[in-house]
Amino acid sequence: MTGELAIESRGLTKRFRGTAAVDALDLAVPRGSVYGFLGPNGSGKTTTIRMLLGLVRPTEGTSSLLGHSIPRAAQQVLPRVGALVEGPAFHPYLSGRDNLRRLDAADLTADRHTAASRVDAALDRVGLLPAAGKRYRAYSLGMRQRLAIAAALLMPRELLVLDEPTNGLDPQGTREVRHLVASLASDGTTVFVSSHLLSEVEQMCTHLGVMSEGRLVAQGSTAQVRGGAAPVARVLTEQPAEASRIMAELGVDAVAPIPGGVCGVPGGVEPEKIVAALVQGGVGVREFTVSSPSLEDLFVALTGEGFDVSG
Ligand SMILES: Nc1ncnc2c1ncn2[C@@H]1O[C@H](COP(=O)(O)OP(=O)(O)OP(=O)(O)O)[C@@H](O)[C@H]1O
Repeated sequence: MTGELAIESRGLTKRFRGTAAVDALDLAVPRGSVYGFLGPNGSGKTTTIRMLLGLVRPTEGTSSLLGHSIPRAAQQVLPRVGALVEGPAFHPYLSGRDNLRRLDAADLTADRHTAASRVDAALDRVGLLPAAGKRYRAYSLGMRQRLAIAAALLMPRELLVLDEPTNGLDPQGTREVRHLVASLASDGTTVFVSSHLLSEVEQMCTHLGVMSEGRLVAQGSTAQVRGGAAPVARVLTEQPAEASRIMAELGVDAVAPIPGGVCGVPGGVEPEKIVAALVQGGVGVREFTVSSPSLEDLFVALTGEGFDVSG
């Protein structure tokens, strides 16, 4: 496995009672990337992350973190990896700072002498230094999540694995976490972040992997994933049935109804030809457009499911 990839897996599979929750995953997460691991709830993201971190044994397949095989070299490499999988249990009546000190004290690999400075550096990194002395129970949801990320930053990390870090946050908290991830990435840390919300990761990710029913259905740079989709023609008309027939006859692919009209994939059929045929066929065309599908359209097509964009 190459050292250029922060995370790599080959044929990674997990079956529960014979059913594949994760099915033959070949992940390739380049070093220095912000990799958005997207998919609807239940598509296998958490199970994948648990296998990558050595928390659960794969049924089949192999994986590595920072070039080290998991679980064989887990002890060696895991100190260089910060993870937020199930949030750490924080004590409500202790301050954010004291909570981090407790967690750090429980880490046998952490140096006691540098604990105070590392705790404050982690708090500073997530913008919580001014609120360090406040009790955890007084923190907003966004502050709580930032504290959980600070817990993953108590040691210097080359790779951060965050499972749904914005889950359950209000829009303000979501923005806070998103900005934090972007700023961590700008230091060169590789960030692998899972989400079922495309809108939350799309702006900050350089790379995407899309899960659907345990399978990785798309992977690559954001541009590659977006570019893999063929342009779509949309016709707004009051005669959708007639328009569908004409478009299909011309050779337009995947002709399907949309609200107020019809869409299809023109492929090699020129847009001018489609419009001319529709008009000649007596179809009133109110609007005609050919455009690349948005990432949102693409995910619907890839996963067969709408992504919740409202949060
Ligand atoms: N320990 C387990 N035993 C049996 N089935 C499991 C177990 N863990 C997960 N599954 C099943 O595996 C599938 C994938 O679950 P997983 O939690 O990995 O998905 P996910 O994409 O992370 O979704 P979510 O965002 O809801 O956590 C689901 O159908 C789930 O019910």
